[in-house]
Amino acid sequence: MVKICCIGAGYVGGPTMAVIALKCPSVEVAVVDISVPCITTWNNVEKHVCEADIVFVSVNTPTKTRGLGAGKAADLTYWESAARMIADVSKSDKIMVEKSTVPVKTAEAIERILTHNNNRINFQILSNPEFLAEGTAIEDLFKPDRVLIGGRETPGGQKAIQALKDVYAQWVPEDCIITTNLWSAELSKLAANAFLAQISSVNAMSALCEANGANVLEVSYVVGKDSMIRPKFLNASVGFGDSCFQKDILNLVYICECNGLPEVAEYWKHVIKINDYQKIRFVNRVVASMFNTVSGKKVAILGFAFKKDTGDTRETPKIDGCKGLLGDKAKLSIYDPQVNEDQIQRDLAMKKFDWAHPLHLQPMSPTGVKQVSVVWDAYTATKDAQ
Ligand SMILES: NC(=O)C1=CN([C@@H]2O[C@H](COP(=O)(O)OP(=O)(O)OC[C@H]3O[C@@H](n4cnc5c(N)ncnc54)[C@H](O)[C@@H]3O)[C@@H](O)[C@H]2O)C=CC1
Ligand SMILES: O=C(O)[C@H]1O[C@H](OP(=O)(O)OP(=O)(O)OC[C@H]2O[C@@H](n3ccc(=O)[nH]c3=O)[C@H](O)[C@@H]2O)[C@H](O)[C@@H](O)[C@@H]1O
Repeated sequence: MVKICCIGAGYVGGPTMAVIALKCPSVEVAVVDISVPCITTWNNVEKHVCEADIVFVSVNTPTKTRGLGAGKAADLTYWESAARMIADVSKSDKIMVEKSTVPVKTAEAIERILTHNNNRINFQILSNPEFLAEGTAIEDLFKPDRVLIGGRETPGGQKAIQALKDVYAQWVPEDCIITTNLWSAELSKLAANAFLAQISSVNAMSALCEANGANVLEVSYVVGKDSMIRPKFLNASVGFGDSCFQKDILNLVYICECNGLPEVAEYWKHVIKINDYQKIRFVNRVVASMFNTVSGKKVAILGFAFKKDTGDTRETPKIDGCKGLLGDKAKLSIYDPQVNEDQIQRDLAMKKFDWAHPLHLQPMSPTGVKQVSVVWDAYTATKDAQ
């Protein structure tokens, strides 16, 4: 009986392990987490890591807020503590699976931690980045566009790839399972999100459309008709949110800079620059449309999470939007069926990037923002809104 343990019971670890458990009755699955609220709903940590043949690590990898690379590099603190725990408790050979999105070459550092702390055990590291989208996580796991598995080009590495492939092959068609070398897999995930975040090109086009009486919906429809460009990701917005696009691109910029590629870093930096510009442009248009001031005016905000069907507010463009309107002394009335008042007040009061850390590790939010009310239906939110 193959035993799988996943470290990190968040948006990725939870659904992924639930689907593996459902689709692989012959596999024993356990999920562990350092968050007590999470752990009470799952299992206890070290026992399951020790007994597992395959250990997935899907801990969060937010942007560093201090030290070398702060504001760009990935914070691998959570990863390091997971790797050290695995090394400490392991008594049998293990396959360790990078499910989190990590900088390319992270596996090298993890290998050093594992072998330095426990050289009696044979560890094989695989990169198996997740491509699920929030709000459609289960469908994406049931029918993924692709499952990507990268490993060392050694007999041990190839054996480990096959062992993981055997798990996914129990419900994913063989031709959807891609195997590569370790570094290609780690970098492919960053590349995939960077390409998706180029929604900034549509948002940049929306500014030009508005300046010339063109309709960005029509323009992107025409562009999406080209069989080489899929229309699914061409919808202009107030800017992309989600906890990963910005952090993964900033990480890509940092990696390019560390590899002496300033021109490449500059290219990717502009995807973020346009995203920030789009968010500010949206606020300016709202204020301009209300005689250049929203001071004392009630503005209803319908939806606070970064997209529908999720309560995830990490990097939601609504944070910058609300802060911009509050800066112009608006009175905000916010409604989102999936986000509670404490989360909204915490997001509006916290420093950038701090909100990307797991809730139980975030600094307690200071007192709530006075001009913000959080209501439980759209009618109340919009009542008397200017
Ligand atoms: N959220 C998403 O839609 C996607 C996220 N990813 C990537 O997956 C990774 C995880 O993301 P999320 O699931 O959204 O993060 P999350 O913050 O929802 O979940 C991470 C969990 O790991 C736990 N954790 C942290 N350190 C731990 C440790 N040492 N031992 C045990 N548990 C620990 C935290 O308490 C938290 O519950 C990130 O690298 C992210 O970039 C990839 C694809 C999609
Ligand atoms: O690594 C991750 O975190 C995940 O990030 C995204 O998934 P997610 O952020 O959950 O949702 P998306 O539907 O991709 O939306 C991301 C952001 O782009 C915006 N978006 C999306 C599509 C579009 O046409 N226009 C647009 O502005 C959304 O509003 C949202 O703010 C990717 O789609 C996943 O493949 C990836 O695994």
